[in-house]
Amino acid sequence: ERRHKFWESQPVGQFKDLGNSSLPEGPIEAPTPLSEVKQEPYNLPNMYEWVTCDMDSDEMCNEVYNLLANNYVEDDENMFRFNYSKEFLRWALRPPGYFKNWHIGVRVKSSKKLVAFITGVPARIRVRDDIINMAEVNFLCVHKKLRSKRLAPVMIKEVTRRIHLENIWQAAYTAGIVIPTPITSCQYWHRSLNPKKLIEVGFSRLGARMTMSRTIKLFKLPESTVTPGFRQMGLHDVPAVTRLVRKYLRQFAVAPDFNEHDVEHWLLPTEGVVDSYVVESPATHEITDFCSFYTLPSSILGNQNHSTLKAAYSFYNVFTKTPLLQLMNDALIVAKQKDFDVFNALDVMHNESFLKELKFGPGDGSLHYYLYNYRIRNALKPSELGLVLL
Ligand SMILES: COc1cc([C@H]2SCC(=O)N2Cc2ccccc2)c(Br)cc1O
Repeated sequence: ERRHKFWESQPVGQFKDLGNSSLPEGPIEAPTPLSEVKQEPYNLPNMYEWVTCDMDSDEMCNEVYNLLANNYVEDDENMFRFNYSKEFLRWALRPPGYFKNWHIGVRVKSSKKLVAFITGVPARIRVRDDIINMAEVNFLCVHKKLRSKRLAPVMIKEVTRRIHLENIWQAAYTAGIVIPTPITSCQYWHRSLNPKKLIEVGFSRLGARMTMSRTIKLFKLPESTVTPGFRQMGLHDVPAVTRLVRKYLRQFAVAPDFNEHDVEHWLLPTEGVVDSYVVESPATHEITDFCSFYTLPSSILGNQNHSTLKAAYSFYNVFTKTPLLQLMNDALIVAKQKDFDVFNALDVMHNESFLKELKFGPGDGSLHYYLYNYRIRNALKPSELGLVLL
């Protein structure tokens, strides 16, 4: 049926092809000769115009921040909305080799008001044994008052066109909804760090036969980390962390192909945006383990006493000597030290091995991963996925 009018017209795995094992794994369409790629932008409805959002500009970055803060993803009960910070957006959108004109806005011609946004950033991603130059497409946002005007399809076509102009033919993206066709579907898990606040804002509920003080005690963590040699990552750790992360990610079917420049951008601590820690063996001084999480607060919609939920999201974690359970417990301890209210993790990579034991509870959100113009024959298990998108 025509449920997915737009996506059935795109080079993505189609639901009708599921189980058709005669279709080869790999690109669905060959690259178009650059001269045949549409040179001019797609047409928008009359009263709107395209704008390139220069994230270096404080004014433009403010406009993008405000559009997302008021109109981006909410949970099913409209109790929370992602509140990406300006520093986070600058970090997320300016990795090595980024293209300014992949940061695409839509303005109302008359008022110049920014009413929609979509972005791409370049990323080298390995799919099984293929390393592919891809775009990671993210932050698709249409103002609440302009929904179901079919703006999203034209914005997706425009970012795709600009990506094609850079001779890139594959993309990776996620969504909280099912569209053709997920390569895997993950679940969010949440570890309470400030259970009192999580109950007050309605995210968590007091367990049966549980008092508040019993609940606070249940989630209490040690004041300091337990792993000898556990410390914040520094610039001088980039070569060792790159070697460690590259080796570790090889075990997953889909994972980023990080080089030292990527590690310096994505995994070195950036105040208020991403935190990362290494375990340096006190005896040998080698870097044996790594953990990281990014900072993504949520606005709390309609609560008298709290306006923001401070959330940490598990990013990339590598263990070779320290048990992952202990490494992640240290991550929880430093997140609590930094006053986060909740620590979130997907059930990707080896995360399932610690979620229940470290008192994570399953969330209500699923996160579906997608590849554009690349067929994976059988969907992956979340544990085969080594890619965390922001
Ligand atoms: C409400 O349950 C969940 C909501 C979200 C998303 S939707 C909009 C938002 O802000 N979230 C971040 C958040 C908000 C509240 C707690 C934890 C994370 C996720 Br991702 C997984 C959940 O299970």
